[in-house]
Amino acid sequence: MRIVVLAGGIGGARFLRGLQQASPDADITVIGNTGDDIHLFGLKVCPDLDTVMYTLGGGINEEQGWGRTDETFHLKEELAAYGVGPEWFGLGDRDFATHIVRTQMLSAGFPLSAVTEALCDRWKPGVRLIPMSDDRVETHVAVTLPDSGERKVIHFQEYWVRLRASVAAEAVVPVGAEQSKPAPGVLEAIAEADVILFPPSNPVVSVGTILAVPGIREAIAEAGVPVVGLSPIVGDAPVRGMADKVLAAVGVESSAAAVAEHYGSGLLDGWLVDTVDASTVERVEAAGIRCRAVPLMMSDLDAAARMAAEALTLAEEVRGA
Ligand SMILES: O=c1nc2n(C[C@H](O)[C@H](O)[C@H](O)CO)c3cc(O)ccc3cc-2c(=O)[nH]1
Repeated sequence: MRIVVLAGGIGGARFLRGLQQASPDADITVIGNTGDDIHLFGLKVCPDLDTVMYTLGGGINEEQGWGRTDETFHLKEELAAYGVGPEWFGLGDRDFATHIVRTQMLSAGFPLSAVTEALCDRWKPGVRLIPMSDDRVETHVAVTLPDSGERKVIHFQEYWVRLRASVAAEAVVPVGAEQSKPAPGVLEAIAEADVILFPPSNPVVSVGTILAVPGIREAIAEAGVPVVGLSPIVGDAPVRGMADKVLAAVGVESSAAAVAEHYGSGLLDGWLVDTVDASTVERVEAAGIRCRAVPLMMSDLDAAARMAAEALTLAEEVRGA
């Protein structure tokens, strides 16, 4: 079975690990969000691609969910001693090596998709990981700073990591998305898929950014195969992260049903909500999306595998309908 997954960072990566356990023989292509990418210290950092690559390749810091295991921060400390920041973004020594190799290859003229493939040669994630686009797309967030009252547009990582989403996101803009093209292999993977899955990743800044690349949303809608998603919202709060902050920016309430409606029946065929949200199944089905309530807390690998298995079961139900 050929499965295409649109993935953000931690939630997407942990779901993928469950999917590999639930369906060990599946041929999985991951279309990774690159809207979180940031240029720091002259290097290109791709947090979501790296989170998927390290998680599936056994190199992730399990507690944090991002960055490398056994990490040290000597380089960051030395840079700080020169007054070179930002200090708020935790790049470790081992992680730096990935960004150096990536930046070197990009400077030599390789596209990000080829660079990602080369990095995956080391990590062997067991999936084909493709960035959504080889073109530069960077998510920015419009905020009003509480101290100065100044309205500013800042990089997503500054909003997420430095400000911890503590101020309202007034707008979320995937800068460059309109002019971007899907990376080689993205549209082909979608066209050849048997099932397309949206993991419990952020619907605005992860899956939403991938869908903002012209051609990807249309290809999924026209693929003619079941498209099934899992709610990242359980009981009106994000399972992890601060998805509610960015949902508000696009006028979507923080609930499992509202996120399904946001994707819409033109895109989604099936939607899984947590058992605590069982009362919303009817509302989702009224929107033309087949819905089931199952446990959606990815507390460990087995729980993630059960979620993935439920998503595949719902996909088969949709196919047979
Ligand atoms: O909360 C944090 N998240 C960090 N993240 C995670 C990242 O900011 C976000 O969780 C994702 O971009 C959202 O998917 C990193 C990811 C990387 O690949 C590399 C470095 C970082 C650094 C931080 C950090 O300092 N603090």
